[in-house]
Amino acid sequence: MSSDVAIRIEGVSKAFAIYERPHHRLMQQLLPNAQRAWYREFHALRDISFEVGRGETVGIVGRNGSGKSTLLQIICGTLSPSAGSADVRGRIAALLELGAGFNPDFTGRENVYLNGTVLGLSRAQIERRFDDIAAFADIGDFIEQPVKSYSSGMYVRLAFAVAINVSPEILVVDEALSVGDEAFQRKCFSRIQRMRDDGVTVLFVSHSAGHVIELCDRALLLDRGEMLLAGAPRHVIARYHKLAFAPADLVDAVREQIRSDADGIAPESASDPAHGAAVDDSEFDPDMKPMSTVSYPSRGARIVDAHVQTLSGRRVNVLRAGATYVYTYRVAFETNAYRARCGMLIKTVSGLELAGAVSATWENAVERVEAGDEFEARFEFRCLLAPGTYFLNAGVQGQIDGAEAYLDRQVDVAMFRVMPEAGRLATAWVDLDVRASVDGTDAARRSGPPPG
Ligand SMILES: Nc1ncnc2c1ncn2[C@@H]1O[C@H](COP(=O)(O)OP(=O)(O)OP(=O)(O)O)[C@@H](O)[C@H]1O
Repeated sequence: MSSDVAIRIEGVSKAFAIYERPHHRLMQQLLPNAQRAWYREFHALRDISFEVGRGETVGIVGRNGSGKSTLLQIICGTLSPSAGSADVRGRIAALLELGAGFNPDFTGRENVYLNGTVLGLSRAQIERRFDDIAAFADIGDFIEQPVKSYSSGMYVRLAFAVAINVSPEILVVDEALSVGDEAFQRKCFSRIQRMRDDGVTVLFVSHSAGHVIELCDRALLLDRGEMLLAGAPRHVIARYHKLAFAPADLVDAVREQIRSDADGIAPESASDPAHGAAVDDSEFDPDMKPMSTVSYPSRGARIVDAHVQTLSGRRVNVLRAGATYVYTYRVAFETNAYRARCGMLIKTVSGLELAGAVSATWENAVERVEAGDEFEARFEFRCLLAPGTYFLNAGVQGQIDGAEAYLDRQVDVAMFRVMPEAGRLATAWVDLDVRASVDGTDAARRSGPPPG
């Protein structure tokens, strides 16, 4: 394996034995060579191959049960593959499912020592890092209590604090992070970002499109144990969403479409040639905050973190005319919802409604959403607007008592400014990319700067 490769997965398959009845397991153990097998095989992973380069950050996405955790466990060596090989080069620290790696009867402090030792640190090295670990975890006196008394959030805090403080060369993070509160999640992500900048290889499983786009150089889409696609995060996420929200009778067709897409165009680079790299001169002005935000009473859903970002996931509010951006927000559902869909609206300072869109028609809205589910609404748009200041609305609609109603609605939830552009020919608010010409050679000759 070349020294540029941190993880190489080659033809990995994993089959689990499924026993219909408890005594079948015993029968299989007692009669392993009998003609009849007492179990059926379930393939959680099928023939997966990919490499992760040293210093690369790769996101793994997929629907529930697609095999993500199984794959991470194989990479971390806590599960062995039924076929194929997983080669890992470098000290690996993993934050897998809650509960892995800690002894519930030991205190937080004891578990830090236990975990640190398992990850290859000497006692003296752990002693030197203990204060940093405790400070990052920030769980106060609980560090001296047995971890079985911890809340799941405290557990994650400590596990993460250990994982990032053992100087890993490879960091593997499962969904576990979503257990912490938002402030802690933010702290973790900025630390992961720093580690990534320092050259640590990061493998990251998440259901959050925003996190994958924000953090990863590349993304992999797993489905029913197969790797359907690998490529630029935004490209992969768009297809993952298509699959995740496909009605049951269309899932197979969408899978095939994604697979054929993967055989053809799966851009490996995060840049999008259609839109160019020029969006990078857009900026974020922290002082630009709307003072006119109105939140309507929530009816079972809550819109959070509405903002505009570049295609590569950078938060911006000073935009360049003609470039492409994403207006995005999350919706947390507090009760079950039916026929849910999200909407956006761009307005001028005086409230003139310039452009709006919804995520689906009413007929194609998400049929049923469970309490606790989260949406990430994304509206990709070209900024075809005159220089000036604009406000954004966000709304999520659903069916209440048979009629469509707002489950949450926020007016003027975000704002942005469009930068003036040299040589702009369009007038008024919207630039329709008009191709203007003037007939007559004399007129053509007289246009342009005055002579002299
Ligand atoms: N020990 C096991 N025995 C039998 N089946 C298993 C076992 N572990 C996992 N599976 C099955 O393998 C499939 C893949 O599971 P895995 O946990 O890897 O999925 P995942 O993509 O991480 O899902 P999620 O997003 O829900 O966490 C699932 O159908 C799961 O039920």
